[in-house]
Amino acid sequence: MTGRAPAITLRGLGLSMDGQWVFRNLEGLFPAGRLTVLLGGSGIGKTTLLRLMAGLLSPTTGEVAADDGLPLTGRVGWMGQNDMLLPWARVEDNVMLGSRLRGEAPDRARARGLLEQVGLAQSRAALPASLSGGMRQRVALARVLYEGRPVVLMDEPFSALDSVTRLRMHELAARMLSGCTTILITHDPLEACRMGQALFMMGGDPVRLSALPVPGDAAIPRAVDDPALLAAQADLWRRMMAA
Ligand SMILES: Nc1ncnc2c1ncn2[C@@H]1O[C@H](COP(=O)(O)OP(=O)(O)OP(=O)(O)O)[C@@H](O)[C@H]1O
Repeated sequence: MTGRAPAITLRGLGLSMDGQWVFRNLEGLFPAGRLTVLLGGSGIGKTTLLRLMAGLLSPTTGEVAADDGLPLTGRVGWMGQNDMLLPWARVEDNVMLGSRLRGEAPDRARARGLLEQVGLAQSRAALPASLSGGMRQRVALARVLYEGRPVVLMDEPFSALDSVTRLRMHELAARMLSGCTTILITHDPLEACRMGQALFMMGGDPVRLSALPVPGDAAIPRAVDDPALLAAQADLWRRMMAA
């Protein structure tokens, strides 16, 4: 990771699109070097908030600010539901794609080291089409990590995976993203309770971020049969059903 992972503050954040306010005066604080889970109903604006944080959209009012006072531009990595691997590029070249796009010499040793850490050393010369969905998401994770960005934004990255593969991805992501300021959007209460070192529910009119209790200490991923996790998961289901 390049540089310290900053905390991120939303100050009076407003976004108007097509004459409609998606957010107005939204406030929030995502802690430094922690994984924050973001929950909320469909269409409430979770992806839009991540796009604002990534600098892909400009706010109409307010700001997204890092606590070190430096711009977030160039310090943010992105991982989405779609792995966005180039089908014609081999796994290793997909991991190093950022270098190629920037016209830099690719760091093959770094890419290979990361592929080894995500358990794909044997597949580095494979094409994405020959990999399973879980393997492809591991390549996507290696590609994000290759960039070494201190802030990582994850928009439902595991939602297309089967349940067991998803649990394995939690272990991998928690280990590999340790120390990054990570925001993870999910609709899955189990994922939220396993992975969240901070949890926010996005909802209401106007849209607000409400902090939820963290089910246990900061060590993630939490065990699926941890009683505190199971209680928090049941509470989350109730909140989501009532929303
Ligand atoms: N480019 C755009 N132009 C106009 N409105 C948009 C645009 N992108 C998103 N919106 C609107 O912003 C709102 C928030 O959408 P967003 O995709 O951020 O929600 P979400 O919470 O991520 O939903 P989901 O959980 O279903 O992915 C929606 O009402 C959507 O229609």
